[in-house]
Amino acid sequence: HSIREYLNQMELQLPPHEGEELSVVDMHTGGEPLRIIHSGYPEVKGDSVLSKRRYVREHLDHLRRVLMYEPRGHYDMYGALIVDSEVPEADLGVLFMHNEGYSTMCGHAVIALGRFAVDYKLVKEPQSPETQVNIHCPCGLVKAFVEYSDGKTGGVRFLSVPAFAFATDVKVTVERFGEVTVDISYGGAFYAFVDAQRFGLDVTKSRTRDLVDAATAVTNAVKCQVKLHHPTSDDLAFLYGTILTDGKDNYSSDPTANICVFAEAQVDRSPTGSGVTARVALQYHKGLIQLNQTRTFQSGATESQFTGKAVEETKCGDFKAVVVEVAGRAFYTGVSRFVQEPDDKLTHGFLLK
Ligand SMILES: O=C(O)[C@H]1NCC[C@@H]1O
Repeated sequence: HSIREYLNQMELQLPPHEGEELSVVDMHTGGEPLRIIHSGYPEVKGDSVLSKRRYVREHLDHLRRVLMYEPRGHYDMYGALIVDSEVPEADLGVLFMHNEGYSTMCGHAVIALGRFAVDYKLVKEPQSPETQVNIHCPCGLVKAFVEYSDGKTGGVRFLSVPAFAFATDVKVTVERFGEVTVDISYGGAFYAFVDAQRFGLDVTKSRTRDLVDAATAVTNAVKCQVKLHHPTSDDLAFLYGTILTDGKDNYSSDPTANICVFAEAQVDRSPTGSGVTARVALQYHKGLIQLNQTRTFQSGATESQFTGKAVEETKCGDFKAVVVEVAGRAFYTGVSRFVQEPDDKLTHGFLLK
């Protein structure tokens, strides 16, 4: 036998380790990774998805670093931990994690989790042509509809939580750039929006590092200079990131590109589901699109696309809001079984900035 034959026929076994194995299913949506934790996490305590989010932040954050950071992940890794939800209509609850902590909404993850929930039988008796999967995210209940035919899952569309323009034409003083006018909008998470041209940049052509630096400077400025609030929970009232756009907000059937820099200068490879939600709410608020007018949003990083449209007017507290539908496609990339060795000084992970 050759050594290749020997290895090929041998069942893959776990290497020497101590403690629980962490197993994950990896997917990507428009290039943005989603590491779905399959098994190995301890019990997540809390009587609501939001309190579970607080619990993991306080008690289990070392596991986020193990799974998101190098050497098992990387600076821009993204993860999802499926949990029980306190809401009867929910099929599952989910906590999102990234390089800095835990977000409140993630559209690319919802698109991937919709497929995962059907393929891994978290919902009983899938329906054709679409199976509904109710996903309780920290921001609220998100309804995903997963294409399903001949036993195969496909594209996913989801209806997000009420989205609203929080403030438009807000002037902030940004380090290195001076006064910058931003719009702030909520799509399950708060984002600041600015046309990249303001910084002499192009979201599809400029170096990622330059886009990250400009967007991060805006995020820092808005965090210090604008107080956010959300009508339903203080846990939701923080700026998640800045989205630089190509400025093409007037309705067109052509795609409009944007790039989202969120958490700790993390770059979304996808067009950003929660960002598309917030951007559609903003465009609707400005009278630039009508209900059910679909726009295509393209990632400045990978050219991957989501579609988005406002489908219904609603309210969120005193804010005039809209329900936004976002659609995209996720793919599986593999499964991994991670272990830790007690004498590995880097086992809890590290990041290179
Ligand atoms: O698609 C989204 O909404 C997300 N992707 C990474 C950053 C956001 O949470």
